[in-house]
Amino acid sequence: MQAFWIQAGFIPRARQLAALLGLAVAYIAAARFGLWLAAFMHPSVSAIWPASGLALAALVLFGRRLWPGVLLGAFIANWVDLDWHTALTIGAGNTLEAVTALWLLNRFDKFHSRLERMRDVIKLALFAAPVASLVSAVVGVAALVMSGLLPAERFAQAGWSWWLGDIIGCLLFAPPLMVCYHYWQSGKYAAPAVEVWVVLALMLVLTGLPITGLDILPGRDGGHYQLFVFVIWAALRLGLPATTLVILCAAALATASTLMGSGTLVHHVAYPVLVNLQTMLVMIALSGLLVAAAIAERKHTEWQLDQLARFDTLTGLANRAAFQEYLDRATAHAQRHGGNVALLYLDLDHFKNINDTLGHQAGDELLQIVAARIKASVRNEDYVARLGGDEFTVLVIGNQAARAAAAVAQKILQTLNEPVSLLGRDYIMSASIGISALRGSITTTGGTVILDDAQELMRQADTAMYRAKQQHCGFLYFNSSMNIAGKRQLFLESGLRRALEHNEFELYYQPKIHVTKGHITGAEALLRWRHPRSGIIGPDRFIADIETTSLIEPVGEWVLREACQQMVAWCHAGLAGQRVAVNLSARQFSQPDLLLVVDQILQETGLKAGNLELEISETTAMSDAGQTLKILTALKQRGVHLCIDSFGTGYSSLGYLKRFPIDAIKIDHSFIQELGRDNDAAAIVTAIIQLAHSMSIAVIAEGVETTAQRDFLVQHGCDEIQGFLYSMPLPAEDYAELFGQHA
Ligand SMILES: Nc1nc2c(ncn2[C@@H]2O[C@@H]3COP(=O)(O)O[C@H]4[C@@H](O)[C@H](n5cnc6c(=O)[nH]c(N)nc65)O[C@@H]4COP(=O)(O)O[C@H]3[C@H]2O)c(=O)[nH]1
Repeated sequence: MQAFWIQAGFIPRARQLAALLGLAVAYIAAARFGLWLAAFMHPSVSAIWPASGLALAALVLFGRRLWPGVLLGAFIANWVDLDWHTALTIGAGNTLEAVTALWLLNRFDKFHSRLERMRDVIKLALFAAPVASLVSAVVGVAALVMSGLLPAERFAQAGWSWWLGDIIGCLLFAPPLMVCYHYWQSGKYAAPAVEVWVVLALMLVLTGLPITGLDILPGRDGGHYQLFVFVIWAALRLGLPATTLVILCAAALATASTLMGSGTLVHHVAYPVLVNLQTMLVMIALSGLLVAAAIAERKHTEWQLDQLARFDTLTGLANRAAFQEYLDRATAHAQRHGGNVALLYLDLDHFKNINDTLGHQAGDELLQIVAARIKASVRNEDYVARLGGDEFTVLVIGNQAARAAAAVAQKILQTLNEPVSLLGRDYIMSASIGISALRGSITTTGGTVILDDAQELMRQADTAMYRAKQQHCGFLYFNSSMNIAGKRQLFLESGLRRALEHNEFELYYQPKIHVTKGHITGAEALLRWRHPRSGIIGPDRFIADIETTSLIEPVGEWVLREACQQMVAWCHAGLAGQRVAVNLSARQFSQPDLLLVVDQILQETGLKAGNLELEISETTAMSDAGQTLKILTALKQRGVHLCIDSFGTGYSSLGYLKRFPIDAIKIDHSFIQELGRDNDAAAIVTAIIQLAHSMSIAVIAEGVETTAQRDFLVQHGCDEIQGFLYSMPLPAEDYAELFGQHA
């Protein structure tokens, strides 16, 4: 039934009608109160007009569409004393006043009715209220003069009084209505503090002194300057809602004592005293609101700075500094009072690829999604932070923290595995989490390490995360054996970084021989590290480590550039007619700017694309065959020779193999070395050669060490051979010499 009323639009309409009528009733009450309190010169001119503030607040808070309520209320309130057409004209002026004030408030930028900014108070007090009140004053006094109810010569005085009365209404009554409405809406409503009551009581006592005969303060002339002290006190200390109420009370006291001092209503007060009082009321409101807004603005700026200093702007989570502080406190507490603290250190897998491929905006969006998912999968009392980049931490505190951490890690990993939609496509994310736990000193038993500080907890979680990433196992708890491996890794990484900076890398070249013609077709460039103390180190000992760091990109680029430069140098030296083959690691191959790097190096070195061969392993090629097809096609378009390395060790899709624009496949040395020992190996090698040839792909055999192996390969039609039988990988000069001999 209710659905019908809603569908038919009756309920919203009924609500709006009720709001209009409510506003009209409130307007009548406020208007009659104003006329009773401060009618001046004529029963329809009031020196204090609360109704203008009420109408303005209603329109600001609930929208312009409530203007008929103002018109209705203003008309009825005036109709009591006036004929209907004068009442309607005055009502129209009152309505125009409210609508104009609203329009002016939002004229240059949006008006914030919380009045927490100086510019909103200035807009209200010095712009919208005075201009809009002028409209009402001119229309209203003109209506009275034209209906013969007010002598024309009193137009100016009545108009002035009306104008100030309406401004007072806007400044005294609209602010408490608007500010208290927001305060109430925020749900943070609290009973007034004792200090508010103290201010109000002191104000009452001091303003009341003249009544008790102790006329030590000026007041009868409308100048109750002592009230400013209380208003400014409230503005400085009590917040906006209380300040607006203190302003209202101060105004009430000033008005009451002025009127009561005169012993009668306002039309018995002398005009200068009345104007004095009106000016005083405006000044009380203005000063209180401005100071309170200035304080609110400063607090807001401080809050923003605090937010910036403590929170990560992208995700809204605590930042590194805030986390560090919290961790320090949590570990100190656990050490002193016992209890467990578990730290989860999370790093997204391959985040850089997303960032590089889809752009930083998509990367930021992903980080926001990840932050929200982590937050949703932990309890409220767990502390989540973003340390920077794609690194997040979660701190779990409590007696079961160490054990609970595994469940938390599992939950986070599960939620991260849900597809993420970025730029219209779904992606699956994964992460690695390292966990370190601190058992407080009181509960510590049996070999539990008591950590010196939070720093150590962080370091351990980081190490565990690193290991989890290497082992692709989701999450791992820290254990002391990781320290050794971690140190080794750290040592290796810094060594590799230094190697790159100090030119400690070298390339060796191993020739590939054409099986039937016997000449060298080219060389495979193989990386060596000339360590200052350990001598030459082969890639098997460091290439996998490089792959797990960002070093693979600069090192890979160095190899490519060096090999191309060398080949150009050989060509210039007359050692032409050959290709140089460079290995691309999986990470290099998935680099979005690979094509750019290849183009750049070919251009820089001047090597023809046809003299360059790129080798990617079968496993890399098949890990994302669709993507591989695109990259290989682009490389082929440039004329680069392409070879699938270590063939037979992965799982090739024949469909894709046929579509890949490759020139050669290289049979893995493990099969070659089994030739003559294992019939299966022979069968596999024969099958690979036949398969490749059926697709017009050349076959290279690597790791050929014996003549028997060579003979088998020759017999089965293998195209090229590489191995110790012909030559070990050689330094560039030795290779050049060898090439010269075979030319
Ligand atoms: N037992 C035996 N081994 C032979 C024989 N002939 C050649 N080899 C070795 O077999 C490896 C051939 O390179 P790979 O399969 O691409 O395997 C390479 C390649 O995957 C990687 N690698 C080397 N240089 C680079 C590089 O610059 N970038 C990348 N991403 N990987 C590289 O390291 C792997 C190992 O390289 P190396 O130690 O230089 O080892 C080389 C070479 O010395 C032989 O007759 N018997």
